[in-house]
Amino acid sequence: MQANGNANQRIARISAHLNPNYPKMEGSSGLQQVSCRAKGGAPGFKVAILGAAGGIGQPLAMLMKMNPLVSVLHLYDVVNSPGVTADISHMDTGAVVRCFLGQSQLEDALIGMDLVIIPAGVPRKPGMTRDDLFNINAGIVKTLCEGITKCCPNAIVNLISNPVNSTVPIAAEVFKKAGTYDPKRLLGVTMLVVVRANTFVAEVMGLDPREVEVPVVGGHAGVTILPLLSQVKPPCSFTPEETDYLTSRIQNGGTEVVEAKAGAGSATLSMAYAAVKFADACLRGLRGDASVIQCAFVASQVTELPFFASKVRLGRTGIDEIYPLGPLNEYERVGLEKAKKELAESIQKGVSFIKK
Ligand SMILES: NC(=O)c1ccc[n+]([C@@H]2O[C@H](COP(=O)([O-])OP(=O)(O)OC[C@H]3O[C@@H](n4cnc5c(N)ncnc54)[C@H](O)[C@@H]3O)[C@@H](O)[C@H]2O)c1
Ligand SMILES: O=C(O)C[C@H](O)C(=O)O
Repeated sequence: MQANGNANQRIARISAHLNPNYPKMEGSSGLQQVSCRAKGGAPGFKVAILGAAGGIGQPLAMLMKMNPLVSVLHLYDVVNSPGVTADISHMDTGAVVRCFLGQSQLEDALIGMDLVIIPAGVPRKPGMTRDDLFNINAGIVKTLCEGITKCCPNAIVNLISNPVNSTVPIAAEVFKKAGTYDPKRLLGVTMLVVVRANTFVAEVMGLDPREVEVPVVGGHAGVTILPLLSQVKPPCSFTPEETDYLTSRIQNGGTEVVEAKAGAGSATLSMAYAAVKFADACLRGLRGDASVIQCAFVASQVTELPFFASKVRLGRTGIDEIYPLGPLNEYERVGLEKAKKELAESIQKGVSFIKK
């Protein structure tokens, strides 16, 4: 009797995590009524995805469930998170997956998290700029970051929601207001443009994209995206035409996908890949791995702007070091001035949204 009682309690506990309506939705959760002796508590990090049922959120959740550094994966959304959680929870990988649905469960989703990844918010349609998303996404990011200040103020935050050039300053202001701001822990995810840059440069040069590293600095919209082709590894030399073509394609890669999707959203699959590559780097840094370096949009003194994307080294407490831009050629110096002008306005817009 005692053994059965404990088993039933275990089943109820796990079912409740998978499906917030358990036991009301009996049979529709990710767990059948069978003996369940999972021990849980495997070593690893606790990760929450906010916006987990979206175009990015779903493949991102799947890929994070496959990451051996993750022991607990919280999937939060305002819609559809039970289905996504039930589905992903069947994967025979180590991470325990739990579902959180709606604003009332935001705080439970965040308690104790080491890393919070935020792809919540609306995507672009053809003809829109990322800044056109500001009015809706600014409020979403503000609410989610208020939850972080209360429930996991020491978590690393990976912010994906656009416009990143403004949502990162919004997050910083929310954290400052609450007295929990640590610039080392707030990172705007610009990894997708690096992934694209590596791919496009490899195509042009006839290289394996896995062996190409293109630093992309500045921000995450149009001319603020500044690939440093003079610093590509392995060293490459580009004709002026190749430089123009590559710079333009990297800056407009997002729009290329938005137009191809013709109203059905923006990059989701390549973004999930890039987000996991970046989150994995953050987790390896937290674990204490040496020399984990990626580009990200962070609070910075690399230029006169308060935020800027550049190479950062990730460590046990977030960003350990921000690298200077290094030598730029004339083409890049001109690009940098254009990038800074637009970035300054986007950053100020984010700051004012909270300070107003
Ligand atoms: N940083 C980048 O490189 C990059 C790349 C691609 C997309 N994006 C941005 O990511 C965002 C999401 O894109 P998507 O294609 O996944 O959109 P989507 O519409 O498919 O998914 C967004 C998800 O967010 C959820 N959501 C909305 N409000 C929420 C809230 N208050 N709390 C929690 N979840 C909420 C929605 O329910 C939905 O499931 C967009 O802003 C897009 O522009 C950024
Ligand atoms: O282009 C977009 O709107 C989404 C994202 O920022 C991207 O670069 O694909």
